[in-house]
Amino acid sequence: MSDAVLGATDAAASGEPHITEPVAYDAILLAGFGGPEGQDDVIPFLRNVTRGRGIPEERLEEVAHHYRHFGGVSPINDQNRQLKAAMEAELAARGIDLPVLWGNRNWDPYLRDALVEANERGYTKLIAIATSAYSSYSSCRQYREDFAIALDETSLFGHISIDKVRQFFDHPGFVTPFIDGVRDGLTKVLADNPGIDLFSEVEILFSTHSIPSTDAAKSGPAERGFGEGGAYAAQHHAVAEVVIESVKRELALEGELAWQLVYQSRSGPPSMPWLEPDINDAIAELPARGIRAVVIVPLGFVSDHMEVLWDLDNEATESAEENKLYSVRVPTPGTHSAYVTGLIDLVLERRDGVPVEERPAMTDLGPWYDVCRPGCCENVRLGFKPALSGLQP
Ligand SMILES: CC1=C(CCC(=O)O)c2cc3nc(cc4[nH]c(cc5[nH]c(cc1n2)c(C)c5CCC(=O)O)c(CCC(=O)O)c4C)C(CCC(=O)O)=C3C
Ligand SMILES: [Fe+2]
Repeated sequence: MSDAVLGATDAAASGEPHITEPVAYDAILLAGFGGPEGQDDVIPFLRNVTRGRGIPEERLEEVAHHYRHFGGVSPINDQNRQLKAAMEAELAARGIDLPVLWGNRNWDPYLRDALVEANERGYTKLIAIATSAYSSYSSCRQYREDFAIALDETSLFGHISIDKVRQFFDHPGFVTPFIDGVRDGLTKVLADNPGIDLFSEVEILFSTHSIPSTDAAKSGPAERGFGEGGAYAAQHHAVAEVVIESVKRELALEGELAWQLVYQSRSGPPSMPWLEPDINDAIAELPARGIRAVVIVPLGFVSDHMEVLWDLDNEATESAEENKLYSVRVPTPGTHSAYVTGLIDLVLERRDGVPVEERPAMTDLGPWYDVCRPGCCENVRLGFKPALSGLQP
């Protein structure tokens, strides 16, 4: 099976779902989405993201307008620069000598730039962290495909190996900031709305990126049988449940909190089914049920990028106002110390070959796979492309 896992270290090439053999990685590859950094970047960036995707022209104009509103600058690159700096500080504090290289899928600095830099600095065994926590084509496999493309573009296949840490949706480093945020959000709702009933008048909306239903159905390994929403929806549900239970414990609550999983940022043609309900439609249903306040939790996102700033802080907040609901939006992990520490722990778990039983996971779905199963998160619309950190079919 030695070439079963494309471009991977020998340990990963064994094809086991979890790698518990230590690997002497020499650098971390922080893989971001990328975003425009000025008005002239907006259209070329959107072309990069949507090439061959059949996104309607009106939708692209609409999204271009979101970026233009912020001077053509997405906050995402600065957030990744800050995350990189925070990771470097954490590594230094722990006395770990691992450089962090940063490259993006869709904008400068690109993944290929990071690989060229790795090569120049003599690093050959990279461990990648993608800034995306759940399983789906857009949030996992597309990163893995783009690693393969970047190795190909730079002719570094065979010189540089890239392994990838597991999807970290249920790692305490990712979940803890949301527990803190929901607890603080509920506390603020109570403080700002004297007399409100926490159990019957407040709804917690866990929001994530909608994806095409066909992508959702293919997310995760087929043999786990996750059903229609695939591993993508199952993972979000499981994490939301953990957040709710943890908050109930921390606030010593005796009743049930009302919550639901909702979706945002849909972009395909109306004829194509995407995961629902949309957050704005869900909000419009709440007053009829006697809800007076909402806590909006960006559960699908790692930082306050455009999807959060526009689709939640602008649109969803406006929907709440139109429906006379008080609203509060919980922070994303960003550079929360638990998140930064957790990312470094995910790297060390692979470097040191930590046994599966000792790997932290807050849901019973994880700890997720180090090496994805054949066909995991495949995109039926776009067809097969080779991907790193997974078994080839
Ligand atoms: C699951 C998922 C995440 C995961 C969470 C994560 O990784 O964090 C994510 C993240 C992001 N998506 C982003 C931006 C965009 N996504 C688009 C389009 C699409 N996203 C999709 C899914 C996801 N996207 C899908 C299925 C499409 C349709 C096209 C296709 O089939 O691939 C488009 C095209 C225009 C539009 O249609 O909206 C843009 C501009 C940014 C950057 C924001 C910034 O600049 O601050 C980030 C972090
Ligand atoms: Fe997206």
